Amino acid sequence: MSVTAKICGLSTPGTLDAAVQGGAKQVGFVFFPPSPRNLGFDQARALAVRAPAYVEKIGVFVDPDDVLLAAAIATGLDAVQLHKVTPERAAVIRRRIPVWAAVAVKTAVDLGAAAPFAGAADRILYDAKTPDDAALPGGMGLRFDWTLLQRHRHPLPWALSGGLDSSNVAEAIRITGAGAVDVSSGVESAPGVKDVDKIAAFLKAVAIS
Ligand SMILES: O=C(O)c1ccccc1NCC(=O)[C@H](O)[C@H](O)COP(=O)(O)O
Repeated sequence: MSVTAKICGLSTPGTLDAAVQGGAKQVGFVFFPPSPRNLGFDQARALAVRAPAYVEKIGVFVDPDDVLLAAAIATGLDAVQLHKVTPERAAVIRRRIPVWAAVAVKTAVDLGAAAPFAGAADRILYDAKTPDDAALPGGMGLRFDWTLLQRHRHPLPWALSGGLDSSNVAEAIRITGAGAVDVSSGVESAPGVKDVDKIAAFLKAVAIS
C-alpha cells in the first residue's frame, strides 16, 4: 500500500504547487500567530482555491476558540489538526469538520494520550513533543523514538510526524509501519520558508518507500 504525505505550513503559491505536483495528499495551513508559518485568512483562501479539490486542506491550530475556527474553516478547509486540545473539545469541533488530533510524544507514556481520542477524532498525528518553554508545539524539526510505535495499539487511523525529511522518511516508515507522514521544517530552507526542491525530494522518498 502506498504511503501518503502531508506537506504542512505552506504559505506561497509556488510551494503549494510543488506539493500538489509531487503528489501530496494533504497540504497544511497554520493558523497560530506565533508561528513563522502563520497565515492570514485571505492568504489561506487563495491557497485553498489554488489547490485541486482532491488535495485535502488541513488547518493547523493550537487550542483554537470558536471564532478563529469558524473564520479559518470558511477559507476552504477540509479538516482541522488540533494541538493541545482535550478529547472533549475535539469531539465538539468534530461535529463541524473532521479532526486530526496531535499527540505529542517523547516517551511510551505519552502514547496513552491517543486512546481517549477514539470517537472524538478521525486521525491521530503522532508528533514529537517540544520543550515546555518552546514557542511552538510542532514544526520544530524534532523527532521521537520511532520504535515506540512498534509496541503501540493505535486507536484510530494515524500519521507520523516530527523531524522527518527526505533522508530519513523511508527509515521512519520502515520502523513504524506508517501509512501516512507529515513534514514541515524538513522541507524548509529557513523557519517558515518552504523549499520546492526539498518538497519534491521528500515526496519522491515517500513514493518509493
Ligand atoms: O508548524 C508550525 O509552525 C506549527 C505551529 C503550531 C502548531 C503546530 C505546528 N506544526 C505542526 C505540524 O503539523 C508539523 O508538520 C509537525 O509538527 C512536524 O513538524 P516538523 O518536525 O518541523 O516536520
